[in-house]
This record gives sequence, C-alpha cells and structure tokens, in this order.
Amino acid sequence: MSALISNVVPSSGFCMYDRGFSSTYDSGVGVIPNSTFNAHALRINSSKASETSIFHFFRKNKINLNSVTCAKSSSAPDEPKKSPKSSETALILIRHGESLWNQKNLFTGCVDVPLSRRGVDEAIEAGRRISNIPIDMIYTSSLIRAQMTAMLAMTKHRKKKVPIVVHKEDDRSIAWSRIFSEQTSSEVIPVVTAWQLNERMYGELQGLNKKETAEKYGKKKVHEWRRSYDIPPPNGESLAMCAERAVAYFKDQIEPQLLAGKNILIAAHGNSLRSIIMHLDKLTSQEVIDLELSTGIPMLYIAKGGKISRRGSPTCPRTVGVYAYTSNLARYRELLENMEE
Ligand SMILES: O=C(O)[C@@H](CO)OP(=O)(O)O
Repeated sequence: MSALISNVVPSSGFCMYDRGFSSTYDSGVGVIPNSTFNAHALRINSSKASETSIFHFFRKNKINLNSVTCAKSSSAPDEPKKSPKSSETALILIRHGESLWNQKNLFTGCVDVPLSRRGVDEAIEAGRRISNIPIDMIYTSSLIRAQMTAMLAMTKHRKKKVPIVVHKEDDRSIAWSRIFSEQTSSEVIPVVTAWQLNERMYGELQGLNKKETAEKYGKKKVHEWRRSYDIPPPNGESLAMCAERAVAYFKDQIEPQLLAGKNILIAAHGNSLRSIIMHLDKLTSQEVIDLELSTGIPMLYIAKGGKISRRGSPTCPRTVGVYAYTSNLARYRELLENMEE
C-alpha cells in the first residue's frame, strides 16, 4: 500500500476552528487542519490513536519506512539524506513555563523572572511531548524563564544531545567558549539567545497586579493593552511594536535555517510568540486578539516546499490524542526507538 501517511487525524472529538485550530492551545491539543492535508490522511478512531497503532499500521500495511526520507538533521549523520522534494523540517514553538510572577498574576514584560516550580514541571512535560521530534538548533530570548524552559525540555529529548548556549558577545567570549573535540561538537545543539524574542516590554504595568490594574483602569482597557495589535500599555510596546523585532528576527535569522533543513525549537514568550504565529498563520489584527498561548504547551509546525504549516500540539509519546506527526517524523521516531533497543 503506497498511501503516504502525511498525518494521522483522529476522526473524532475535535472541533474544527475555521483556521483548522481552536483559538487557544490551552488544552495542549491542537487540532490538525484537515483542510490543508491531502486525501491520504490516515483516519483512525481517536480511541486507538496510540503511538503503537501507527507503527502497527506501517507494518500491517507493509509501508516501507525506508521509502520515507527523514528531515535532515545536521547532527545525525546516520539520518538518510533528505531528497529536496519530500524534505521537511520541524519548527516547535513553546511559551515558557509558568514564571514566579505569572504565579503572582503580575505583569512581567522584560523583567527577568525565573520559572516557578510548576513552570519547571511544565517545561519538563513539554520536553516529553517533543522528545521524538528532531531538533538541530534552539532559539530563546535573553530572559531566564525562556532559557530555563528550553534547557529543561531538552533533558527529556531522546536524541540525548547537549544544548549549549552560544556566546558571541565579543572575541573573548567566542574564544573562551570553544569546544576542542569534533565528537563532542557533533553531540551539541547550539542555543542562540536573542533579545528580539523577549516578551513585549509592558512599560508602566511591569510589576503591577493584573487584577488590580483591571479594577483601576477597567477590564476593557486592560484587555486592549494585553491583547490588541496596535494599542500599547503606558510607555510600553504594542504587539505591533513587539512584532517589528520578533517577526523581523524570525524572518531574518530563523526562517532561513528552517528552510535550509534545520529542525528548530523556539522557547519564548506569550506575546513575542503571538506575533510570530500571527505571521505564520496570516492572522488578522482582529483574529490575533483571540489568540492566547498557555505556558509550556509545545506547538508544532512543518516547513516543506517553502511553506510553514501548523501541525498541532504534539502529545506525549504513548498517549492517545492528536498526532501532529508527519510520516518523516514517524520515521525519525522509529530511528530513535531502534537506537534505544
Ligand atoms: O505579563 C506578561 O509579561 C505577559 C505574559 O505573562 O502577560 P500577558 O499574558 O498579560 O501578556
């Protein structure tokens, strides 16, 4: 059977939003947009959508996994070379886990607050959910809550590569952070930190309690400051201003890597990611008002043939749910399974 399993869409249980997704990722289970997938989509009843059933399906239907190329992962020489037409790469976006000021319901913006204990757990859970997806490079903001999220998530990755923060501030930092072993270097995932991916600067709201602020200025005004596209908080950044730096950085620095074959993880913030998702999903300034990102929920996109499309929120291996996996990702996961046997 030559059916290409380009996605596995449980046939039941997910409401389809007109853009193929629910407007929030709070349940952590994005809905794979049916409309954007070809007719070969394998529909299986979600009660059976367990990981093993996918591989059972491959085997039962004698689908030769070798015919499936895997995303080129520069760090995995044993990966089959990707063929241009069917090559694809993964882009994972994760908003940082809960921070100590999220816990206190304070506006945070660019104040450099660490994760709470719950945020640590969220980051590790996110790591479980992306543990089978190839990652060649990581981008985070310059804020510790995003960096902690990336590093904690990577402790669960099955490829067991070591994420290393790249220091290029000056000649000395480049010279003093050099690695003098080819083998060790091949087992490293570079982590690039960029202030452009920072949370929006919340101006005079930073450190204020969100509930008290809404009581003082009115819910409508505070919602405008928090979620509108072009209304900034007092002396702060609007989402549009945040997008000017975050989306520009994504386009200039990250997208070229993705389209050149690198699998990328971005660990950033609610609003810097909202601006990037607005760009990727071509959301209008009206639609982006409804876009909320939960802390620590990974979102998967696939870059293929020059296009970057949403795939959903990868569920934890061995759990039932929406499979955001493409056949290439299923092939990569098979390779990881074999490596561990
Ligand atoms: O305070 C902040 O920095 C942001 C994200 O936590 O808050 P909001 O969700 O209101 O944009």
